[in-house]
Amino acid sequence: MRTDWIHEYTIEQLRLRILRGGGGITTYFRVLADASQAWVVLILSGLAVGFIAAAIDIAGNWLADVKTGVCTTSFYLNHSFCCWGLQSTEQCKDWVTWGHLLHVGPAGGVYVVQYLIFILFSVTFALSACFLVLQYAPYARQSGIPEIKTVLGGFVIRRFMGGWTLLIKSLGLCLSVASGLWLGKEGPLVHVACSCANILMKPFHSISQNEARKREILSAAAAAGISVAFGSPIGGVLFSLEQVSYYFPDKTMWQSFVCAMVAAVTLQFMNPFRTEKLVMYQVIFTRGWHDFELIPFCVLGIMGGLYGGLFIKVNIFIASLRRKTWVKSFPVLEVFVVALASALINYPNVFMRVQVSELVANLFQECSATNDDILDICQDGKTAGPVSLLILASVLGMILASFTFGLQIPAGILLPSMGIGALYGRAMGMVVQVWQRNNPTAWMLRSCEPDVQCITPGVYAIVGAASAVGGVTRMTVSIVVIMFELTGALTYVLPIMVAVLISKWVGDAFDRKGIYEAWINFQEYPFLDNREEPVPDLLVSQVMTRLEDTVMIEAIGHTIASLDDLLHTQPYKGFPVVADARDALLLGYISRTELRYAIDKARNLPRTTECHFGGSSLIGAVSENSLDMRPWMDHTPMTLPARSSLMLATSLFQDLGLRYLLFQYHGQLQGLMTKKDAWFILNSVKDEKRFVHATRDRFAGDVNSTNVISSS
Ligand SMILES: Nc1ncnc2c1ncn2[C@@H]1O[C@H](COP(=O)(O)OP(=O)(O)OP(=O)(O)O)[C@@H](O)[C@H]1O
Repeated sequence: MRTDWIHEYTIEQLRLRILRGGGGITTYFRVLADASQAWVVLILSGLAVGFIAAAIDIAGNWLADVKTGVCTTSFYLNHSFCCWGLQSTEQCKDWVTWGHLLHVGPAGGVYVVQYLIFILFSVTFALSACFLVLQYAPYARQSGIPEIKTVLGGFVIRRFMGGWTLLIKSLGLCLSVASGLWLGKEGPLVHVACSCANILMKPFHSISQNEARKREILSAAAAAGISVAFGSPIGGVLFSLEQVSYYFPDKTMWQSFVCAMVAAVTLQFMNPFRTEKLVMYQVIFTRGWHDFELIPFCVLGIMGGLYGGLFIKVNIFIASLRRKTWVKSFPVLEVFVVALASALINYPNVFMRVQVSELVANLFQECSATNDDILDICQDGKTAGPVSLLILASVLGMILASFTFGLQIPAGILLPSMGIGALYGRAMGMVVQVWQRNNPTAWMLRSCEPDVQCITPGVYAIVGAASAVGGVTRMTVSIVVIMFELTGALTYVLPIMVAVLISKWVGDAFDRKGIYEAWINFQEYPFLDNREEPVPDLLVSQVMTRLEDTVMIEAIGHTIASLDDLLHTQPYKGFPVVADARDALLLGYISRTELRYAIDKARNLPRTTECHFGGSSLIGAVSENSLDMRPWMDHTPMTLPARSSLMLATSLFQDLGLRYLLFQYHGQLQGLMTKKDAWFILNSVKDEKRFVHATRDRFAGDVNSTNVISSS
């Protein structure tokens, strides 16, 4: 089922007119109470999202640390809380690794025991997440952003944002994040946020029963998801605008802003990391950047675009293999194999053993005496080893992430991409640093002061991370804002912008679709992208459902029984109303839902009661007892001449959010087309063979474009 925005907004306006009709103080308060409903939902959603995100952070971090050891004083504390207040040089006695707890000495192979326990926990967590998803809420799998985009684009996916999905996605996220697989919780948190809003709006019928208003709230909730995921409220609003929302009026911008802010404040108040800060990976750089560094920053942009383009191709290739082969029937086995392989590969490499969030936080840091160097990347004179390990980790990370994104577990792609970009970025930074140290007199380096450190590899990690996310998602403004809200590194906005821009260009050279659009395409969701490639040069008359195939309702001559029969025998979502079938003079359109409602309302009348749909020429032709169906009809449906171009029709679907269009010539109906028809045609023409089928099926009146999205 699709949303007809124009129709929904008309209903809303009618509702408001009735509400404001009375006058007096009671009406004033009624209007006030009605207007505040959306804000109540938004604020409650913000609070809920902040709370859930904090809970996922705490539980996920604890489970992740359990893979290596346990806190002997209080088992429920993670490593950093267990060793709270200790300097990095001091030994933390309360945190004990499993090897020590089991009294395995170095000779007894403590490394092997630790390794095995790490694998055991990783695989168990991943399998538990998979089990929860498959057993209780299949829609809790993956990131959910492609589906949210589709829903906000006007289609309905039932149970996608229900209570079970929310519960399982939250629990599953703790487990999947803790498993150490190459995935992130950031995208899925958008789904969590939308589910919260969807549940909280249920008691408010004026919102939950109006698909257009519902989508405004969901767009705002999506902003809250990113706000808590990255501690980035403004980035969240922009993410919602740039990536997930289809229709984003000023009102939604303001609502998103409020929802994102409430969620961020709640998260800060919950303070899950005990840092008292919203900025998650705060970096303090003591140096600015130099002009010559723009060259490596551009190279990082190119690398980001290459990574993004390649990642999408590989990931979709793996997904189609999964769909075509026996693997499809064994999702648990697949999760087991990927989790086992990830744990086996992750443990020996220090960059991969830590959680991706911790990796990113450390790679962003400047080397200084006050920062812990847990990854061993700040040793002077030791570059070749760490650089090769960094590059190895980024390649392996990319391979593992492309298998992981698509598994039946809650999993996002934003953080792994950030991690991969930070790895190659830091490697590049270290190489440039060595080159600068070895060539201090080079002409290009004249802006570097002698004997003072000139290059900051941490900045390269940030720029690399931004370029990788840009390459994968093809977002621009929101990534830049997220990056500086995430790190507080406002000084580096320009390099980040340059890298993101280049990565988008390079990525677009592969394919204009980002990872989410690629998945929408892969899943064949009926999403009419308003950034889609040019529409084929066709006339609507070539592709519409023609008059001879259209089931119409004549203005007179129907009874309640015949209309009821029509609803039982015809599956269509609506019917054009014409004066008579012969010359098909168009009077309006009645949707299936309205017709059903009108018939149900008249259930006390005899089934033989006549019904009429109006038309001035019919005065006198209908009996007095005839049931007037005019209030349920749309008297001014959107129409176009049948000789209009497909491009015009498509842009009306995209920009006005229409569900259907009728085509007429001098007032006579010629045919019709639905939004899903337009989506189907646009997708079919990319493949000429499918197009032949599409048009042939169309004229046979049997278009079944997708079975993924349920119809109502
Ligand atoms: N009254 C009608 N008579 C004949 N064909 C119709 C009529 N209404 C729609 N169609 C055609 O039938 C197909 C299904 O249309 P329908 O209105 O049921 O929904 P949809 O939005 O296109 O798809 P879905 O039902 O899968 O959500 C489309 O190809 C459309 O052009």
